[in-house]
Amino acid sequence: MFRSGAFVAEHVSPTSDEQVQPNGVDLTLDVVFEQLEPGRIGCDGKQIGDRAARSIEEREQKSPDTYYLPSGAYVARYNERIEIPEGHIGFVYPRSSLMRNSCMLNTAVWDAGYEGRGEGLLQVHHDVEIERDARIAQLVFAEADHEDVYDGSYQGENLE
Ligand SMILES: O=c1ccn([C@H]2C[C@H](O)[C@@H](COP(=O)(O)OP(=O)(O)OP(=O)(O)O)O2)c(=O)[nH]1
Repeated sequence: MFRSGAFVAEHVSPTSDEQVQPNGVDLTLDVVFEQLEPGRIGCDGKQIGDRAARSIEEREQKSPDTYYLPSGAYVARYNERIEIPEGHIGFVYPRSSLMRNSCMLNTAVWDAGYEGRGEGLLQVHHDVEIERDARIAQLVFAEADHEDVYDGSYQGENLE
């Protein structure tokens, strides 16, 4: 069973009322990265390729901060600290307005016991403007059986 947005919000911080949806919580954009070098997925390890934070361009002296993203693949980091409670699994979907603008956020599995500020694959199939801190994704929780809790290399990532 998928949990309510109100339940998910208890495990996501900070959250405003606007972020809490019936079935999940909207996540907002912190940083967009571009991968510069190949990574490696091996049988007994992995390496994340070097990346650079994409600069926020100033066009027409627009404020607030806005990313102007040409077609391509990016990694987006979310602002919110997320905890996946025991007995649950998390998935992230794109905000539908992002998808309707020919962009997609892809998710891997968010494991029970994970805590951190995670990342998603932002696929831009048509040039798009995205403001920093805008809502781009939605996190949902489903109930799930498990034996252990998450204890991998991304535990506690991007927390100050
Ligand atoms: O789209 C996603 C999916 C998951 N995560 C976080 C939560 C998850 O619990 C953690 C680790 O994911 P995974 O277990 O798939 O990582 P791995 O590549 O197997 O590395 P490790 O074995 O070090 O955990 O990354 C994200 O930030 N974004």
